[in-house]
Amino acid sequence: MYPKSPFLRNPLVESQILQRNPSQLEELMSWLCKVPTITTYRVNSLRTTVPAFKQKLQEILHERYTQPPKVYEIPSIPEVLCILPTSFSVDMKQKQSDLQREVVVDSCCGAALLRGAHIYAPGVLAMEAGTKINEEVLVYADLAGKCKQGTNIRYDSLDKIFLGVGVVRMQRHQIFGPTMSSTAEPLKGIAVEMIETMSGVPTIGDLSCKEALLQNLPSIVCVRVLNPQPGERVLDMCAAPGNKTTHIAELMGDKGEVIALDKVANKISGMLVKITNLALKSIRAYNFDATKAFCADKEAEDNECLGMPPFAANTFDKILLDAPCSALGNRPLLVGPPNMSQRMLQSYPKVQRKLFSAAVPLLKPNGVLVYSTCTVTEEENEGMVAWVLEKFPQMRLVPATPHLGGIGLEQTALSDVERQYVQRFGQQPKEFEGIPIDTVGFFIAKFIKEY
Ligand SMILES: C[S@@+](CC[C@H](N)C(=O)[O-])C[C@H]1O[C@@H](n2cnc3c(N)ncnc32)[C@H](O)[C@@H]1O
Repeated sequence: MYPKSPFLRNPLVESQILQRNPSQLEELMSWLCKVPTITTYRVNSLRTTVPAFKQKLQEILHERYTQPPKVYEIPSIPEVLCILPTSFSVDMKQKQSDLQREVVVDSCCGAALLRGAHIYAPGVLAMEAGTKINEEVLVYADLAGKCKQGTNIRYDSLDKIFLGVGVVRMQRHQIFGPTMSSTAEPLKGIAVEMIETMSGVPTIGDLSCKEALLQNLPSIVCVRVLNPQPGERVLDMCAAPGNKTTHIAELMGDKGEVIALDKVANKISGMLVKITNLALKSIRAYNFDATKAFCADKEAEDNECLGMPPFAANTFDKILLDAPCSALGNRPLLVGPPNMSQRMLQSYPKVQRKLFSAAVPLLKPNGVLVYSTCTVTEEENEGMVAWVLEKFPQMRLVPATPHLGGIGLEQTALSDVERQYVQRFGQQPKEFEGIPIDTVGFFIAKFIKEY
């Protein structure tokens, strides 16, 4: 059912991804197209307990499934709850021959559905005329990007893939009606509630709330690798939408200082709402270009609270550089980003180097810097670590523990020992401590500043 590669229409970009390990490209591309089978929630320990949220999840799953999927914990990361896929409760083949009508969504929405989401109104491209509320429909994704929003006839294409079965919750005119004009309010609400998809990931939507957040496992591991402690001064350089920032503050028991920067103003506004809702007092978020966060002329601040950015040398105990990247690890990647070009791919390492160059002086001696990306390219991952080790002799690579992912790629500038220290989610073993790990592509490296 899945394509062989997200880059069938963009072979030039595909060829850039693993230039030094081309023999692994085919396997990587096919893995990117597949759905991660585990769903993970990070429990906010300042608001609730893991057993309490686990019970809430289990109640929801029991209500929805006669054979509810298993919810399990990961001992080395106690705030995580994982949900396994379900066994099919409906006969998909039978449904494909019985059901009359189809709904078509775009490839991004399709990817979200395969991970357990429902279809929100803006995601619907086609719904056949005459489709009724509460009618069961077959749901497809248009991989070619040719289906026009508002289509009211059967959309036939060799590039559409079957995703699953859903129930219509909004009528056509509510989805496509007056709101199709550019001046109208954006569409809101669930248009089609999914019953089951081909991935088997439970279709429970996003249950994020103050008590817990739906978050990919490697993003949670990343903050655990940083290991923030109460009372520390931590910089989150590229922070929006703030999911790692709030995790940092939670692990610090909301004691200490977390400075969050992002260069996009409206993303910071959204983050501020989130921080206020969670009542986290230790975080201060600024709309600021982190490549300019270091100021060589500024005196070290000995006030209890830091002022505004930029900051003086040796200010932070820990720095998270969760860098802007090509984001190619976001599985399932059914179709690669349509606007991704070779030039664009080559632009990311440039900004990542600038961000590193600002981070190193900001870190205190013995301070910890964690670098992460949600992509799979050599240049942005192993290549960036090799560049840092060469450019900044004061930075020592140390093991990125807890290590749930795989190791770094071969044939890059990293030594065999260095490859073992970094954490690449992609080629990892399928299990960790007996627990299945099937998640998105991600990379984590940890450094200590020696002087
Ligand atoms: C991978 S996302 C960060 C995700 C975030 N850490 C989280 O877990 O919620 C990268 C972010 O970097 C921001 N960004 C890009 N260039 C930046 C710069 N020069 N300074 C600060 N932020 C930047 C982007 O706006 C984007 O929000």
